[in-house]
Amino acid sequence: MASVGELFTQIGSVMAGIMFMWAMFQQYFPYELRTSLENYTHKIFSLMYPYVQIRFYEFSGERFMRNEAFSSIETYLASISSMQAKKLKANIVKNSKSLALSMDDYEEVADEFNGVKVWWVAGKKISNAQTISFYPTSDEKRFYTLLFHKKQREMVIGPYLSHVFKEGKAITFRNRQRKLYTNSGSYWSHVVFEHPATFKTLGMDPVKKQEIVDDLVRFSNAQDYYAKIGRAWKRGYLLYGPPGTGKSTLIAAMADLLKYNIYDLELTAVKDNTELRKLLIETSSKSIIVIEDIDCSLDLTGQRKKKKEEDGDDDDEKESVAKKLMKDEGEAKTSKVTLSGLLNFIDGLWSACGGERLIVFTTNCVEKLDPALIRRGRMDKHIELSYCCFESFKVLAKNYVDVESHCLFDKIRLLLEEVNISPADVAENLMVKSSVADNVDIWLEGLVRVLETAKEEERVKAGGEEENGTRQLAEKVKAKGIQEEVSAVTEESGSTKNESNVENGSLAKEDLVH
Ligand SMILES: Nc1ncnc2c1ncn2[C@@H]1O[C@H](COP(=O)(O)OP(=O)(O)OP(=O)(O)O)[C@@H](O)[C@H]1O
Ligand SMILES: [Mg+2]
Repeated sequence: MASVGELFTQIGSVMAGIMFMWAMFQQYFPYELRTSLENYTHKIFSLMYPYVQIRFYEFSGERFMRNEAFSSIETYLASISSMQAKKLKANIVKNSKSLALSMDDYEEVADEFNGVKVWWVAGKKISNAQTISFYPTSDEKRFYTLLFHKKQREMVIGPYLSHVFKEGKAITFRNRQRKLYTNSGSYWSHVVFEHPATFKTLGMDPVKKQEIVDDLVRFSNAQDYYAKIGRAWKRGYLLYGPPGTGKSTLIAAMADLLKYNIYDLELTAVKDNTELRKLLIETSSKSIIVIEDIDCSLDLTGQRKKKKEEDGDDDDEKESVAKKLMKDEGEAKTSKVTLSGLLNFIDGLWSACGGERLIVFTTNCVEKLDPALIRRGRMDKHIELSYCCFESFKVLAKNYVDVESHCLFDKIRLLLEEVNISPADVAENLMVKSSVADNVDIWLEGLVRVLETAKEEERVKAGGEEENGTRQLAEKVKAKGIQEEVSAVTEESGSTKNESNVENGSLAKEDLVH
């Protein structure tokens, strides 16, 4: 039995035949008769075949470029055809992470939009023309035919087709392989980005997590809103918190949620503001531009750097390889990117180069950052990632050891309220144990021991500090007492004392105070 699409196509061909015959023979009829016959035939034709067809060919133009409309339709129809069509084709498309299904030739599917029914038919023409071309061509000309009632012409050509193209592009975008770009100097290079972190695996207070997800989704759907208020479609996030609390993991989860590419911008490898501008202009839309450890990347935090040098801080991992190399090669190559340069680019015209962008800064010490850098409007959302709370632990326990409740959970909750431990440390403990034995009790008991040890260490440290504080206080009190005595003696001796005595007295006083 012929399908709806075939039937329409066949009727269409018959009608086309009749029209052809009419065109041949009309010359033999007198003019008046011809005109009225023409009117009648058109009426009959429209009554018998009230459908309109639009054909979309795969290749178009001289160089046989692939028609973008065809690709979008193919992608759009994939989900419908996988449910309706009896014969499907499967492809692995370049830069796509999933198998692409499409309906096979001469298959047809029906679609409905705003209560209007349309039909799509996949067809192909075999070309007999013998052409010699530099570009590889195929003898087959594939196409999709869209059939709809002529009453729906406006609706189909307008809203329906734009819906098809938009959806097709959105599906292609969702299925694309995401990329992680890194800069060496002023050039971006990329690798396929396949970070497994998602919001589901991120240990965080669920309310806070939901708030971030909602914020991101709202942003990604807010094109019209940003256009209406006349602002560039961008949003800044500042992630701050101690090491190992999930800042980088959150960025990966954001990229996973929105299906964005990531541009990991290493500022210390950027020579100057001109290079920075070039790099930022080259970023594409639907991307996250990340500057990790912003306090270490720019000379915004002289204090911290000084402190690090004094303390011989072992936080060296924080320093990028590029920075170390630059250090080794001497001061000549030091980055000349300035705070004002960076701010200009965040606010400047580049950020309005079409499409949405997120800018994410991370830092371990938010208090050291220049307020100008993180004011609202630049960094719209400030997110603190802190030490592991019980809610975060539950997510980690579910991910790492697949446990949702356990008799040790209460104990762990109480310990987590008292101990500052990063989710990275908790995860590490759960992971190490999991390779030793396949026993949840052992993993959790191990974690309890770690937490108890940390608690004891914190108690000892706090005790030591308290003791130190008390000793210092006692010394101060003692010093003050002696100082008062000295003052009393000085007053008593009055003006009768000679100069040298007064000098000695004041020296002794200063010594005691210090
Ligand atoms: N909140 C979290 N949820 C799930 N896993 C986490 C979380 N925080 C840390 N981790 C785990 O710890 C590892 C280190 O975390 P991450 O690199 O995200 O920390 P960070 O805050 O970026 O640290 P740093 O300040 O040192 O860059 C991750 O690979 C992840 O497995
Ligand atoms: Mg990090």
